[in-house]
Amino acid sequence: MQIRILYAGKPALAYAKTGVAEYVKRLSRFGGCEMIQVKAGESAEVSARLLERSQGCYRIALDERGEALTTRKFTDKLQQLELRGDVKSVAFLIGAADGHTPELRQACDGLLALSPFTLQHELALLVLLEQLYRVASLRAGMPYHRD
Ligand SMILES: C[S@@+](CC[C@H](N)C(=O)[O-])C[C@H]1O[C@@H](n2cnc3c(N)ncnc32)[C@H](O)[C@@H]1O
Repeated sequence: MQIRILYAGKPALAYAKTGVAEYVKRLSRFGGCEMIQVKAGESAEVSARLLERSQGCYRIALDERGEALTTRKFTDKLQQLELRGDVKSVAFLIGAADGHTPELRQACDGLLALSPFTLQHELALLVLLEQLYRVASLRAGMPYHRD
């Protein structure tokens, strides 16, 4: 199952650029993930671009209003999607400064919260990538995740 991550605008903050590059590299050992950058802008424009570039995918919007999962539950969720057979690609949609539109939230198959805090979007991207690496290493039986 392919993982696609969609986000608005190129990461500009130094720590985010370094962190994103690090986890994209780490994930490449596990089949990688497709990183798709859409043009930044107003909430409605960004939401439309995110929806357009995620057509045909099982869509999960990253949103503070979403479901909060433990890493193990997130691992189970991705595994269940993989087992379904009809899901070829899962797309994670990260909004810009003004967040997603209600229409985007409605169009998605799920909403995932990374924290009850509102995170800056580049930080949200980095946290998502770290969690995806954590899931991949857990599934590979590596000792990265401990609980
Ligand atoms: C600065 S936030 C937007 C905040 C906006 N006021 C809202 O109501 O969603 C930018 C993006 O980062 C992601 N994000 C921020 N905090 C998050 C969280 N706690 N959980 C999941 N995603 C988050 C979301 O994709 C959000 O659209």
